[in-house]
Amino acid sequence: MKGAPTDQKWHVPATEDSPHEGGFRAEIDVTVERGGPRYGELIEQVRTFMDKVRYANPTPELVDEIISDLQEFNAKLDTVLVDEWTSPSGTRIDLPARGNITLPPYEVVDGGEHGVTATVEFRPFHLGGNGVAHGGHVATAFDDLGGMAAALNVHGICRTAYLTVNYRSLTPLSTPLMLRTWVERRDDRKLFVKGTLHDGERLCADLDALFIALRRGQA
Ligand SMILES: CCCCC/C=C\C/C=C\C/C=C\C/C=C\CCCC(=O)SCCNC(=O)CCNC(=O)[C@H](O)C(C)(C)COP(=O)(O)OP(=O)(O)OC[C@H]1O[C@@H](n2cnc3c(N)ncnc32)[C@H](O)[C@@H]1OP(=O)(O)O
Repeated sequence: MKGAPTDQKWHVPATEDSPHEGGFRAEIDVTVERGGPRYGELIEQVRTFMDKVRYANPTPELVDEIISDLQEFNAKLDTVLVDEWTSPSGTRIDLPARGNITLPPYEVVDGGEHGVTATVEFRPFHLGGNGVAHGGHVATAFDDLGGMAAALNVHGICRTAYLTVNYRSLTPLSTPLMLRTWVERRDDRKLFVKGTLHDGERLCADLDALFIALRRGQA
């Protein structure tokens, strides 16, 4: 189990004439194959590149060289662009953070109606300052895994109405951390979600959020 619980039913069939379920595709096309067996390595190389860029002080000549290399990579990817529903990034549930390069890489350890437990490691490029994680990246991890807890609870996609993160102590980089999210209370479409982020026994941050289960066809 990596980017999402693999034992859950992610494919929600379309009903009536609507191709949508809650504004999202009725059939969330999760996959373990799209992008091929080495797609995860590609994402990992991109993350490593971002780590290096964050800390490198390149010469102007090296900057020129890397720009030209990157232009070549971008031109290659230009030939294979698809929509969000068919891109492996975000739908490869066998990869950390579903292969989504924009998310802090997390691995789901357990997930279901009761909530989600994941390990997450903020990368060097998630630096806020003075060697620790940027608060916005901590909030991103809570948003995605809070959204996952809500989705698993209602068996449908939810949107964040509010997300409050309390930063209780510094969040280290390059350290496996434990992130937990769960639905504390449900009132019809409203899901009140709590969460915690721990470094060992130490509480780094906690979450208080409201997610709203979307109506059919709602964006
Ligand atoms: C995305 C994954 C795709 C790939 C899937 C692959 C695998 C699947 C695996 C896992 C899925 C995992 C993760 C999911 C990932 C990500 C989660 C991230 C989610 C986001 O990052 S999403 C972006 C940020 N988010 C927005 O962009 C929302 C903008 N906004 C709106 O879209 C509307 O605002 C909306 C829909 C929120 C509500 O609108 P609405 O019209 O449906 O409902 P309405 O306004 O009537 O509110 C109903 C009741 O909630 C109360 N209420 C509403 N807002 C409140 C607030 N702020 N405070 C207190 N109460 C509030 C009302 O007071 C009323 O309460 P009452 O019923 O008691 O009167």
